[in-house]
Amino acid sequence: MLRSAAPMLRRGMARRTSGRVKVIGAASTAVAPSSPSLPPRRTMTSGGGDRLRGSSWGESIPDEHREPDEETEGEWEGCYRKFLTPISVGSRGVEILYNPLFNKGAAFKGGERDRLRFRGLLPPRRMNIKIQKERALLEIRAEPDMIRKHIILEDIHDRNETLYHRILIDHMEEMAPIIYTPTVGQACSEFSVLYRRPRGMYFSAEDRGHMAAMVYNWPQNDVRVIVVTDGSRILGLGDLGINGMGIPIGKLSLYCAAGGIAPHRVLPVVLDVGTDNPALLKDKFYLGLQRPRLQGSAYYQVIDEFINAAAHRWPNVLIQFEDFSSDKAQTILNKYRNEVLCFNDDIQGTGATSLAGILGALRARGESPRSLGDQRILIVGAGSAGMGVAQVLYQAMIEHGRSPEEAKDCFFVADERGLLASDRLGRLSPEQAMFARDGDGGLSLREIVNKYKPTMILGMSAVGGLFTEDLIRDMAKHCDRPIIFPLSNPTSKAECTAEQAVKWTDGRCIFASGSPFDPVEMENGKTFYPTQCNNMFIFPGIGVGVTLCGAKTVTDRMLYVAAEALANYLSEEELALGKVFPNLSTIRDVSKKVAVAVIEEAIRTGQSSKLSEKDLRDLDAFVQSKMYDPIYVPLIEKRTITI
Ligand SMILES: NC(=O)c1ccc[n+]([C@@H]2O[C@H](COP(=O)([O-])OP(=O)(O)OC[C@H]3O[C@@H](n4cnc5c(N)ncnc54)[C@H](O)[C@@H]3O)[C@@H](O)[C@H]2O)c1
Ligand SMILES: O=C(O)C[C@H](O)C(=O)O
Ligand SMILES: [Mg+2]
Repeated sequence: MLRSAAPMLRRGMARRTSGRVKVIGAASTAVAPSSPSLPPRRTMTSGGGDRLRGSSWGESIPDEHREPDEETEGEWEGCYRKFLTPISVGSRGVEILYNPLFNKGAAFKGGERDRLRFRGLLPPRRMNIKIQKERALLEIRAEPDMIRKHIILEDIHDRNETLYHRILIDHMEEMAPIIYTPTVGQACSEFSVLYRRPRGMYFSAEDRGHMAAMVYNWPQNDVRVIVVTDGSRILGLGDLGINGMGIPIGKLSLYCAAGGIAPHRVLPVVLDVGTDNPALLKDKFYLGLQRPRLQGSAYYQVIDEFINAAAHRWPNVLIQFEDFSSDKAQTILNKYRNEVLCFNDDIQGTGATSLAGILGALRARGESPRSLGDQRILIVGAGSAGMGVAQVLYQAMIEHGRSPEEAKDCFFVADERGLLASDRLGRLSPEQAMFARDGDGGLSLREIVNKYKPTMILGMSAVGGLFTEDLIRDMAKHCDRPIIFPLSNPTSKAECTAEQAVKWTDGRCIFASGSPFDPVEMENGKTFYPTQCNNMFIFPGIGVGVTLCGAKTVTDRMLYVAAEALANYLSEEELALGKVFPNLSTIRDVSKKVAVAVIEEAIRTGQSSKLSEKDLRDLDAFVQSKMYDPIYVPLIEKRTITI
């Protein structure tokens, strides 16, 4: 039985505006939070916008052409939506079955099996994506071990990208910790041993002089986003060399699922400049170059050659720098930020995300965003993340009318040698020096807390357990609702756990962490809901925004408006539960709002070369229409017809 899904969608899909939850029409493609009383969410997008090899993936289709409701249809009907422009593929037979971008496994229809010449190469029974997803979920959920779940999901990624992204989108809260932080940390640590199939590109020190040609080995002409690491600081786990590849892969999975960039448009990259990790240098299974890291100009030449090669082949590509060690990260960003479309996620993405979380926390305290400039902010860890956050918060204070001096005075930045102050000026980076205090150099964390009574403490030290009971109890003495953000990843590096923060502050803290924590049952019987302060709330939307509008650079102000959009997304209901970030299940809608804010900022500064009059009329609908939606699109064989 076939019938339109539109009425169900009208009932079931929700999105927020200005912190409120609203029911919206089926025309929206937003992914709304699932609810046990509602039918499974469907996202409604379709053919035309997101083109692959001359055919389509993406854009909105009118209601009357929507796919039949999978709930009520036969088990192999509805594998496709009606009226989707087919994708023409340059291959046939087994080649398609082994191409994860095109493979649909048992969901290939009969006609397609004939057309593409693989009838007989698959078991006869056909299934739709819903049944395939159900089967995958059974397998994932039956496995208690997070890394084994990760392997199962990444195997699906390697076989069938459509199914993989469908699973991520429909079950984001459950899947994000498996494919991303924290499990991706373990996946990176074991990358060489777990390695199965190639994904992404590796440019090594031995490829110098060849990179401009090597980029043409990548089969896609329209790459929009590259996430690149040199593996030198993978989460808080240090130098993992090429094993860090798991990070660009995980980030780009979120670009696709949470941001709506189509999978053929993303490229994970590792620059293998060696490793200084002694264990990897002698590990017989390690897949990277077993030599010390390049240093100085030799190192920067590799970076330069790669960036030039990538920007030459894909002139509009966004390059996201990820997990570069702090001694190089800012230099690289400063060098390229005005030359190519790029940003550093750990510096700028984390800054914007933390600002959003802090604005949410101020709202939870009943304070206005302007009160940011009244805070005393203790930042623990003066690496790229810590200094990136300090910079963005500082800019936000200036934006809200504080003078540079007033703004700087709000900050207390500490590393393992204590409070950063002018006595260390010669040994501090320019970013650190900007926040060095005039006196009290070397004060310990407890001394800072007891002398300056900070209202918030943000951990980016990569030292698990650094926020001790004494420290947090002291903070809670001086502050009614202390803001406690242990942002280091993965979980083992978190400066404290949610449970500890709640216990040591008698439930008064406002808490968010880099890696997820489970809800905490408090002594008064209430439940405390920790939220995740992770740059995943920002980078997909930035990427979608700048690539859709044709921006040439990622500006600081784009990051600021992105943070505001994220902060505004937080609903009153979430705030009431103590959350300072939206539920992960809404991340696709969050990314859309972030993208719209970024595009508006690009328009304001004349950086929106790609947008037409029609696009500008309704930016929300425009972004929505361009978001990749993992559905099975009919395939046809590409042929050259000669008469
Ligand atoms: N939640 C997020 O979205 C997010 C984003 C980026 C980075 N991070 C996390 O932040 C952490 C730091 O990242 P980074 O790139 O800045 O790394 P980094 O290694 O450059 O910085 C760590 C900083 O902590 C300082 N430090 C070390 N031991 C300390 C101690 N005992 N007391 C105080 N300070 C100490 C170091 O001197 C350094 O300044 C990592 O764990 C990373 O995973 C989280
Ligand atoms: O990767 C993450 O989870 C966040 C951040 O980019 C980090 O380096 O920790
Ligand atoms: Mg990172």
